[in-house]
Amino acid sequence: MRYLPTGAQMKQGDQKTITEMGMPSMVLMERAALSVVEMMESEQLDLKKVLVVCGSGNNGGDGFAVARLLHLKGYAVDVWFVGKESSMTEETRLQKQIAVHYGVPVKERVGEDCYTVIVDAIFGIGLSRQVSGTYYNVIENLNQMDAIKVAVDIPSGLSADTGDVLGIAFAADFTVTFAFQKIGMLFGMARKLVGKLVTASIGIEPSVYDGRGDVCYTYDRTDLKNLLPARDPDAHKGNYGKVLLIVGSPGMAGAAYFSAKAAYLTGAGLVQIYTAKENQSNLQQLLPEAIITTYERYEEEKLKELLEWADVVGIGSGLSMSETAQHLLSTTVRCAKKPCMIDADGLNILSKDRALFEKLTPDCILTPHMKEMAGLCGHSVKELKEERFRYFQEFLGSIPSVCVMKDARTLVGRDGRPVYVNTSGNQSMAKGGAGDVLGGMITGLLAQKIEPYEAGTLGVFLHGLAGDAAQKKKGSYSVLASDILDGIAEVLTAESTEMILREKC
Ligand SMILES: NC(=O)C1=CN([C@@H]2O[C@H](COP(=O)(O)OP(=O)(O)OC[C@H]3O[C@@H](n4cnc5c(N)ncnc54)[C@H](O)[C@@H]3O)[C@@H](O)[C@H]2O)[C@@H](O)CC1
Ligand SMILES: [K+]
Repeated sequence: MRYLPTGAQMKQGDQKTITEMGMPSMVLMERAALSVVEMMESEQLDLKKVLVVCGSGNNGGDGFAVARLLHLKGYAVDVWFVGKESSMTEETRLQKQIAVHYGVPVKERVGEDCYTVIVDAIFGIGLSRQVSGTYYNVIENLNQMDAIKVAVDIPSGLSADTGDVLGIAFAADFTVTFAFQKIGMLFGMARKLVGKLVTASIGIEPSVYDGRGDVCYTYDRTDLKNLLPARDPDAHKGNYGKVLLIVGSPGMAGAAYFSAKAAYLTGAGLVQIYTAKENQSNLQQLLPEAIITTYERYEEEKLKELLEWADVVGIGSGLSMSETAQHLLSTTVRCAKKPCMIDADGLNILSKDRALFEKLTPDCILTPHMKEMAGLCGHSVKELKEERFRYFQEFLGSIPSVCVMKDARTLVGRDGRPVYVNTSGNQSMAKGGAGDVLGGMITGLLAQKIEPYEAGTLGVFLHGLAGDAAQKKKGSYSVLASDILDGIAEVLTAESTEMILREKC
């Protein structure tokens, strides 16, 4: 698990390390600078002539230290100080003095010199407003220079909170960020402007955020072994849960197939599909492992019987907005009393039926993509993209349930729990059926008695890993939902093989 702090949270992490651990700020700065130099050498950048551009904040202090370290290693380095003497922090003033004492040339302007590498240490996480005036011109100038570009902590001009460009931003080939990737680096233009990212450990430990519920986090592949439910050697299919999927209106057998197969592949014991009669023979051929039960019209008693049978329910994929679909959803939400994943048309119905919306319980997981989310929360997709965290948190505050807001970076949250930001997955997954697969996976995890919030975070993470496995085989254009299904098996096979090996050791 990795924390993804905002700029302000990172500053609190720095301060906590300095005041509570007693780590001097100058030592953190030295380690930060060392990590930048280490990256430049290990990437074998051409360090024939380096320009380090420093501002007056502590990011500039890192820059002065980088320049000194390079100078002491015998590289030709110039510092261009573009900040204001009067606004320098104590540490930066000291770093500047030290650099000067060691003979590093500090210039107030650069002429026609050619540099092989430019190091940007103008603004870090302390950037608090639009870049304008001289700073704007400097960054514009640097971007036009023909050299390898290295950003210290974050490219100057990028918001550490949102990834927005505040006026103008340094376009880096490499960024060395300290302690944690900042949340903004995952969104917007940041993904392009950060270049190759290295996260350097400088002595600020994850424990600085222990006990806080407000810092976002993500998973890495190494977390899987702690997240997946254990498989008991004495188990039978009943141990892994009975899934009821209420999916697929006439002609939408695909949605039913993808979600049911995904639930099975993720480990569910038994899957029953409740679908329109027209889908029966298709589904029986496509997925003989599933129990297929059908409806021609809404039958309350039959539905209640099925809800009674199930341990968990998934509803909505390809369901349509018909009257039958509305009855199916209404009865499920009101009567299920079991973990329930609601997707696609289920969400569209919910957004039009506020009385039903009020009946959501802590056992429900909603999985809207941005358009469905817009319908649910009353903000446009544009607004959601611009202030995704604000509106997501606001929405979580209005429901007792878990919400999975699907986008290139999917968020998972529940009121009172930290927001999970997904970092697995790739652009090849933007295809029809991918959402049905995710819904099935989350339902499959719920069936294995994983709590809804954890089923949401793990389901989204695994789904992305499955998409990454698919992309490796099919590239960025040709991945289909069925390839993501294959990816689930691939990821879980690799993981369970490792588990077996670990148990035998
Ligand atoms: N002990 C620490 O605090 C550590 C800090 N570190 C470095 O320090 C950075 C954070 O330092 P600071 O908080 O001093 O902030 P920055 O160095 O990011 O710069 C902020 C300075 O620029 C000014 N400013 C903000 N937006 C501006 C704008 N648009 N136009 C003009 N001026 C603007 C601010 O008033 C402030 O003086 C990190 O990114 C990291 O590089 C690292 O050395 C690790 C340890
Ligand atoms: K910077």
